[in-house]
Amino acid sequence: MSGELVPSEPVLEGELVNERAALEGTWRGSRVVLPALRSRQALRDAVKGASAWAVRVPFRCARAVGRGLVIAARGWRNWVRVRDYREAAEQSEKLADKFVEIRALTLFRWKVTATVLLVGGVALAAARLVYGDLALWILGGVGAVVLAVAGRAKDGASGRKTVLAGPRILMWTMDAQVLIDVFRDAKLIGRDETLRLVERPSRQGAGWAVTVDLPATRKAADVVKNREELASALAIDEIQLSVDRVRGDGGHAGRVAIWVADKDPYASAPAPTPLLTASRWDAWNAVPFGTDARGRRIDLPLVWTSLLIGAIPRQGKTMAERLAVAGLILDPHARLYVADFKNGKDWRAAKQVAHRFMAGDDSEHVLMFMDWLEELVDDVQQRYRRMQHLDDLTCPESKVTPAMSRDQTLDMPITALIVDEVHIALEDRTSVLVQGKRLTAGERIGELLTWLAKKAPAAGLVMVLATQRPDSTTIPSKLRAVLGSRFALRVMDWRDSNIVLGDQMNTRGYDSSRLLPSHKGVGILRPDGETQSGADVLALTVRTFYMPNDDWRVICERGRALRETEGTLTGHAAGQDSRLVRDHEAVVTMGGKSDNGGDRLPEPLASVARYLGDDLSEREFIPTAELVKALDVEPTTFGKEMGDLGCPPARQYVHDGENTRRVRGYLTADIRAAIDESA
Ligand SMILES: Nc1ncnc2c1ncn2[C@@H]1O[C@H](COP(=O)(O)OP(=O)(O)OP(=O)(O)O)[C@@H](O)[C@H]1O
Repeated sequence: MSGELVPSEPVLEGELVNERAALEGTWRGSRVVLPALRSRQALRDAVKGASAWAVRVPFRCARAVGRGLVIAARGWRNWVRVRDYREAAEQSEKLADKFVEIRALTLFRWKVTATVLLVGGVALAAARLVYGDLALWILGGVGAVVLAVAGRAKDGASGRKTVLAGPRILMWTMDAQVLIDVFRDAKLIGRDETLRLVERPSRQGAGWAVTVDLPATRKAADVVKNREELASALAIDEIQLSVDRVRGDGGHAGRVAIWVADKDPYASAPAPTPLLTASRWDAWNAVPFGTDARGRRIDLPLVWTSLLIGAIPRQGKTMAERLAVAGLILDPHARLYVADFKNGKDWRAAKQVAHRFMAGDDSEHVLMFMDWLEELVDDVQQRYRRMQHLDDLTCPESKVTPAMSRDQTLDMPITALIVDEVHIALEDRTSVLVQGKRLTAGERIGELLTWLAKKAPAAGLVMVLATQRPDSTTIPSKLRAVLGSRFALRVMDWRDSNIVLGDQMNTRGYDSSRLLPSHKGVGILRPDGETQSGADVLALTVRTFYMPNDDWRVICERGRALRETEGTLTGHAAGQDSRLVRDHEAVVTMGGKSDNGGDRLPEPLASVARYLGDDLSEREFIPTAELVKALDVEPTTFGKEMGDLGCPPARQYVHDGENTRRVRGYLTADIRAAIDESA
């Protein structure tokens, strides 16, 4: 290599730096630069804050002047009435002595007031004459400034609140202080505590949303619980207010998301179910169920769980139940058992898709339903047995998988048991003999449903039960405990609401007895699984989609067509007799009066027969006192009614410890004869 040496630029030692990043870092960290100018975001926030402040200023000034006026008027009144002196005299019990003096002083101060007003008025008139309206403007301006200074709001200062009531619905979106006052008024935070705004109030849907952090030690759960107090402090109906604890990564126990609807979110027309336009549905997907107050769609997961729907009549129970079932109808692989104890026309369209279908409320229907349940128990047990022999690839756990449920050779489809007015079956008092034990059909059905709700979900059974009598005596607590999802439309009181939603739910802020009668289809949903509101949401208010009979029929027809194509139409829908031929020898029907009437025993004979059970043939004599106590009846009326039914009272000796007493009672022979007569 040859060549001449040429002079070069000086070589500097140093590291390569990104000048722009370094400059930005210095700029952001600088204490000299105003915080608002340190970044674009900071500038945007500052502009937002300044605009909000500018909008607020006139209102705040007007409020301050108003408060100043009130303060001035109060001050003048106290002065003219010589309040300090009067109170001091009162306290030292010398008011009578000082009365004349106080009166003279009061009179004098009134005179001073009148003089000042007169002189002031004359001076004002003179000034106006000399300087024109300008004098009045200047005086008014100075007066307003003085009053505004006197009435300016100070954090936590008492007696500086607007006295007039009125909705604060928009005020709090502009002034965080109003929101703090609202929380203080609702006693959710103390007088000397404050809130931290996590996000500025912003528009979300047809309402305003804000997220706040409560002071340390205050809990978001308490705000959810006391939603009503918060609504009262905001001067809005609680139906417009939605309060949720923010959970997960972005949340903590003291972070609350609040959303306030502009107007009653349920006053508008309900939305039709999206399933109406769906050609088919996969039962493994959550079913579109309704919308929450913000209008967000809420889907309900059904597989692996069971759903209990409770409400007083005419609130939308059947509609809700049909919505949950609609997704299963549109899955041709789902097998449906439909028991309609209401016996109306609501479920008739489901006949064409149901594997088993029954509508009626007689004991015959109840017994048939019991047979279905026995059949389902058999089916579930067999499924578990068959699963043991399947390889791990097909069946990784003892659970039905989507692929297994669609494989017709395995015969383990998602099976839905849908029962409307389930209380009719659970209350039935027809006596049945089960493994030598006498039970009522209702008790047996309760046992079977509990077993199924506990054991069958993993084998692919989905239970959807609806009742208009959600009381503790109707739905056994053991059964309730294993029904994972609950939907409570309006009920009579908080106890009934707790029966549907779970114990103590009213104390956590969820009470469906508070829903309005006009809000049909609106209820509190306690899902078992994740909904659009997140997996951690305990419960939420939902308005179900609207699905009138016509739409329901369309969905059922579509379900049938899908099953015909897939070759999955079975049982009742396929024209096979759904009535099970079971050995009813073991089931001894003794009758019993239930709400569904029929040819059963009249009361109190039915209760006596039920109470005695096997004793009816084993004992000879039953003391009246024993029956009165056991059946909790009024003795005179009971005696008369038993007499009318052909059971006259008798007297017999009974052993009472070491003694023998003669007591009134009934011969079981007479009771048996009366039963034969009435049956
Ligand atoms: N989401 C909804 N939006 C608007 N109206 C609804 C909604 N759900 C139900 N309704 C109306 O409420 C009324 C009662 O509905 P539904 O028959 O489902 O009630 P129910 O509780 O099953 O009554 P019952 O106790 O008599 O069986 C119906 O007129 C129905 O149109």
